[in-house]
Amino acid sequence: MARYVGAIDQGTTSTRFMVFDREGRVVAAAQKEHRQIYPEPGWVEHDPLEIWERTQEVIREGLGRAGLTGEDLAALGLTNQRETIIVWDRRTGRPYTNALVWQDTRSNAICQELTAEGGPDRFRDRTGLPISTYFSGPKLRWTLEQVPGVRQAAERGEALFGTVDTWLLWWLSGGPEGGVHVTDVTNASRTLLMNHATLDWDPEILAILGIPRAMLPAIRPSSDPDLYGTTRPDGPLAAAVPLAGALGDQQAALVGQAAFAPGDVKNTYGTGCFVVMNTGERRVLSRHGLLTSVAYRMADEPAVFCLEGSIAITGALVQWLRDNLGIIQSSGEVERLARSVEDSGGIYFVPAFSGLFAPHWDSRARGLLIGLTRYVNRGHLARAVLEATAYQTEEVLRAMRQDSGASLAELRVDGGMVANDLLMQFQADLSGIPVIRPQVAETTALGAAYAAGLAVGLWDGRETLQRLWREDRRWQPTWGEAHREEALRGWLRAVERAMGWLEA
Ligand SMILES: Nc1ncnc2c1ncn2[C@@H]1O[C@H](COP(=O)(O)OP(=O)(O)O)[C@@H](O)[C@H]1O
Ligand SMILES: O=P(O)(O)OC[C@H](O)CO
Repeated sequence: MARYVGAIDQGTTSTRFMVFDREGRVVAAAQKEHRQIYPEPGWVEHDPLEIWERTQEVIREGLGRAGLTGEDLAALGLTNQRETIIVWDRRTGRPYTNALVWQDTRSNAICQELTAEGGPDRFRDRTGLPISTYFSGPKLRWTLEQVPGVRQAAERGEALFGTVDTWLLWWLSGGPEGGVHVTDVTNASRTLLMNHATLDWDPEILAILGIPRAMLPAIRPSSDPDLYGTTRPDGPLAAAVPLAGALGDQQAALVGQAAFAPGDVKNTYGTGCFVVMNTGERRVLSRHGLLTSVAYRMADEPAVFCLEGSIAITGALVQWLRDNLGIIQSSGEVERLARSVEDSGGIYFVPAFSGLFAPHWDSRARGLLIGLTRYVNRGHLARAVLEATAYQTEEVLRAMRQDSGASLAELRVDGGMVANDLLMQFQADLSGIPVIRPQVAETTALGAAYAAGLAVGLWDGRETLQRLWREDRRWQPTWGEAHREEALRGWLRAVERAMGWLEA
């Protein structure tokens, strides 16, 4: 039997391909960026064919560098940026328009209309989500309304809809020549169109949004022994590899962290932060600004749910220090600058550059730096930038405790910012729980590989994956409760001032 599992990680800014061995170690990797297209303020697009091109390139490059072929892979897993939509012609594979990316806010008027008719939470009981431009459903409605010919093509059964998993699985399995039209349940749970009780498209929501059922993919488990299909031997893998696992990227990171027990929490620190808590088969509907989604569904087992707090700007604020202010040359330098001072000098930086996501969901909030005196220097600014990430995470963790009733024993972390020792220690101090980084930092791709490998029997169960998870480093909390509360109180006062800044 082939000894390795491949994983495609199609993210917002780049596409990676990785190969893992049975110990969960990386044996091959390649990565390529794709263009970010901003045609109008608030619009964010990707070229779907460019994404498919980059995917093929990283597969060929990753395999080539490691001296492997498609025949060495027991299965292929896929993980992806979530919520982003693509609509294409099933006869040719040509998209009708660019991908509307999760950050794209052009469906704002549609969301306002839906909210005016039934309130922001009218679909929450069924989908776990509030109405927001973030999710796929309003983006698809916009496309059906605004892109000439799409509605008619959908009604004739020619137009297909998909999130990025669906698009890539369709191409990998043959495209116009017999490609499979499927999505995994975790991606479907971010569309605002899937009913948690049936794990299928909700007919009433489809009717309200005017979405033809015929254009939607079949919803499948995240790890599927029946396979979604196999890769085409004339494709980038040059072999018929089983397509056996798919998950949205934040759920994949939860799986890659082996966070399989209810109450387990992971935080991925990248451009933004995504905090996800496993709530088991219990579905917790948030009353504190969190989202409820499917965490994973393995084969024909019941779905496991999660609570999620999505934070828009964290690592992006470090990039802003580098690119817009030029006070550091690289993201890594922020730590040295922050260490040049003892604390933030009393300042707080609320990075609400495009409003605030969880737990506030305020699109009218804007960035704010407060508490400035003549004492403050660039070192304090660097500290405030790092602390903003930890404060936003702590707000989400508190909401999770309130919603779930769980106490949260530890925080498992991954993503680019976890190289920052100062930030990790501050997070442990502020949150009062150990912060733990695993040896394999590529948890997103690893989670997709695990889902695929489980389906084909390369691993025999989740207990085995839990044993493979190994700690690299741990930061212990050192502050008392009074210190934690005081620090957070200052942050909350700053957030209050940033909210509602835009007048309309
Ligand atoms: N040492 C560091 N300290 C703080 N931030 C960092 C450090 N290294 C990288 N970053 C930030 O992490 C982000 C990149 O992380 P990554 O996980 O690759 O993000 P994404 O997957 O969202 O593109 C960037 O925003 C960068 O500014
Ligand atoms: O591709 P990332 O890592 O920026 O993740 C994007 C998220 O899935 C959006 O919800």
